[in-house]
Amino acid sequence: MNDDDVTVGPLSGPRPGQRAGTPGAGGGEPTGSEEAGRGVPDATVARLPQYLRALTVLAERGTETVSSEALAAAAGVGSAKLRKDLSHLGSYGTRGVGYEVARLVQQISEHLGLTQRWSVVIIGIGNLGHALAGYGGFASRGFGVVGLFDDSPAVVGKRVNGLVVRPLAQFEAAVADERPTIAVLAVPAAVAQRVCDRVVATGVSSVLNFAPVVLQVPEGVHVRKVDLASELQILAFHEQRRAALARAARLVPGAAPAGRGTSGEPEAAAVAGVVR
Ligand SMILES: NC(=O)c1ccc[n+]([C@@H]2O[C@H](COP(=O)([O-])OP(=O)(O)OC[C@H]3O[C@@H](n4cnc5c(N)ncnc54)[C@H](O)[C@@H]3O)[C@@H](O)[C@H]2O)c1
Repeated sequence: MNDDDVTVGPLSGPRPGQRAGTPGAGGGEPTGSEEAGRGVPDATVARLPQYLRALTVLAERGTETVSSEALAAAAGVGSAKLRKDLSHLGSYGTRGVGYEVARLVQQISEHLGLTQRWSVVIIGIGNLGHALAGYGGFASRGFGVVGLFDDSPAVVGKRVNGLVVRPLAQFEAAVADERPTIAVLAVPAAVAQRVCDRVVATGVSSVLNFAPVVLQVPEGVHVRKVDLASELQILAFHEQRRAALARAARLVPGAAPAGRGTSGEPEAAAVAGVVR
């Protein structure tokens, strides 16, 4: 990892005619319109992969139908939210029976655009890019890694998972030939915007950014940002709060055990006034 991974001032404000990719839980909220696809809210789209993962497990076990409660539990969301999400896809289930697993897999896959194969290129084949390039799970989910690019002579020419790392100088020609849809950026923060501009100039319209920098892109380009450090920080926050609640409960014998909030976290209100 690089220690020079800082968000650089001038890169953080939107440029004229551009907008910033937005980070979100476990990745980024989709950028662009409030509604994605055919009137399906972005927040719903962001949960569809969870439902699909849970449904795939059920299908592999030979389960034919599933109740909204069981599917919601398997996906880790509330059942009311799941029913609302699926209603956006026109899927309401059958009372007393639930949802047909195979049909729902098909519907969600169609909405997510997973019934076709997407080509992906990875730029920056260092520690992270190398690991991503070697990950076998993309292919089974419909994403084919077709190109690996780096600008370091130490990396260019190496073979990772059957692909030779090419110099970034060949990127434009490769895009013209291979027409990838998605570019994964695993380059240092200091160069990420420059590399992103180059990617966007070739017509690639989806970018998955791992660099800790907010990228500016023109309208019509989607950026999602993955930030594991932010996720760890959120976990640290909850750990700290849990410890504070436990301390408070010990200080106040007989205090009601902390309840659970919607996020599954103890309710601070249970010991409000004690935790300072
Ligand atoms: N989002 C996350 O959770 C997460 C986790 C780990 C790393 N990262 C980030 O991912 C990026 C890569 O991390 P790493 O540990 O693999 O770093 P690394 O230094 O091992 O790899 C970076 C690679 O990018 C290449 N590179 C540099 N400039 C380039 C350019 N202009 N064009 C093409 N390639 C170029 C380098 O040659 C190197 O191979 C960093 O920005 C890091 O902060 C993010």
